[in-house]
Amino acid sequence: MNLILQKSVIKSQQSPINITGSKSESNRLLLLQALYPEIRIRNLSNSDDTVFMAKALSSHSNSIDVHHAGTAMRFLTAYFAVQENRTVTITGSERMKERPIQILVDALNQLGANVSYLENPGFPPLQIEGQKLTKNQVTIKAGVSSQYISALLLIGSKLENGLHVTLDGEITSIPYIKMTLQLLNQIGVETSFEKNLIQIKPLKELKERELTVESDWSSASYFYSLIALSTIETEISLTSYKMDSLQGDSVLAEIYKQFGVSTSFHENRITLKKVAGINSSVEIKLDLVNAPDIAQTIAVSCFGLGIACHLTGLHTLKIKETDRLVALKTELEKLGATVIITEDNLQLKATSTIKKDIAIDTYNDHRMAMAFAPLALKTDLVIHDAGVVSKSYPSFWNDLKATGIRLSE
Ligand SMILES: O=C(O)C1=C[C@@H](OP(=O)(O)O)[C@@H](O)[C@H](O)C1
Ligand SMILES: C=C(OP(=O)(O)O)C(=O)O
Repeated sequence: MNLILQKSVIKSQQSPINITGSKSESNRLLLLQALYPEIRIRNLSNSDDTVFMAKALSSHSNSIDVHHAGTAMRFLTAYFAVQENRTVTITGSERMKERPIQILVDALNQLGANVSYLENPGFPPLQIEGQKLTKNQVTIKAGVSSQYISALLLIGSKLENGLHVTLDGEITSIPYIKMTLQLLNQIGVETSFEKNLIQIKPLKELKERELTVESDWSSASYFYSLIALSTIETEISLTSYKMDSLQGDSVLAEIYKQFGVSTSFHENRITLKKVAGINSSVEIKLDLVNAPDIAQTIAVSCFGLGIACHLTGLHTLKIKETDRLVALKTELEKLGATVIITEDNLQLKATSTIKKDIAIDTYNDHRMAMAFAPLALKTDLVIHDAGVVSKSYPSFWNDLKATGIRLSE
């Protein structure tokens, strides 16, 4: 499905937009619930990634397919590695077969697991023969994806002697590791994270408890961009958010102050409001090593505002749903931008004009579709394969329409 977005203005909002639960929190809690059935989860994400995670955990089949869901692939690899007397194969989309997993497989095998490759060494699909893991100490490279580390931590408290993980090298996406530890703490698991050592104490069982997933902050980013790009004074409210978020992408509230957007918290909702103009001669400089999923949103906001930016800490973008650095450069340049990329950063020059009627390719990447959509406040554009948004935010287009963006097939 391709969508045509006509140049629009934001209309005054009637009711808050209810954004689905964080897929990161949801997929962690689903795995923990499989290990500790006493857990009840509220506000679970309705994203494809969470649907595939839930389906895999409830399946009795020996063949699991997680499609594009990176967290599901990594977390389930660890989960099935400790399911004694069960052998499964786990695969995903063509892109998933290009997303590296060797660092996690090596770490699990060091602990006594039996995980092997079915096609290309280092990549899914995998065959996993579930075992009781005999060791409890492991060293893992920390600079490629934090999901490998979270995967180990999530099974740690079910190992007889808990788990000691030593992180080797620079640590990427730290807030996601902290989210994992905080959720473990919330169910009663004792953890510590000092310097490069993470320790997880064993916990056999727990009492019934209910956990509520906060709505997804990465999904909120597209509304921050919309408010930043709006030329009329306007506001948008989103639910259900809290100030002490577990999600690193909540840094958006701070970052978008630079774009003139304020965030106020009231009960469980945030209200985003345009409160100031921006100085178009500034260059926005941001290190996004802790918040890689909002890089596309920020780059497109800067382009739409005609301001330059230099975004660093982006080395993980190359192994996500697509090579996001190349995809951003290609699509922004179609619209008239000048973009320079390296292995880990992106520089956008200030551009005052935006080309009209450009069709944006999305490369099976939900965030390409959603990040470019707010440009409809500036120009007419087309989004190719717009259904990709369901990976994290199935109702995105309906919610965008409710803000006043005119769209049709
Ligand atoms: O643990 C998680 O839930 C995630 C971690 C991040 O991945 P990396 O650690 O690979 O950067 C992030 O990009 C992804 O969307 C979700
Ligand atoms: C990178 C992402 O997801 P994953 O790695 O879990 O596929 C994302 O949602 O932006």
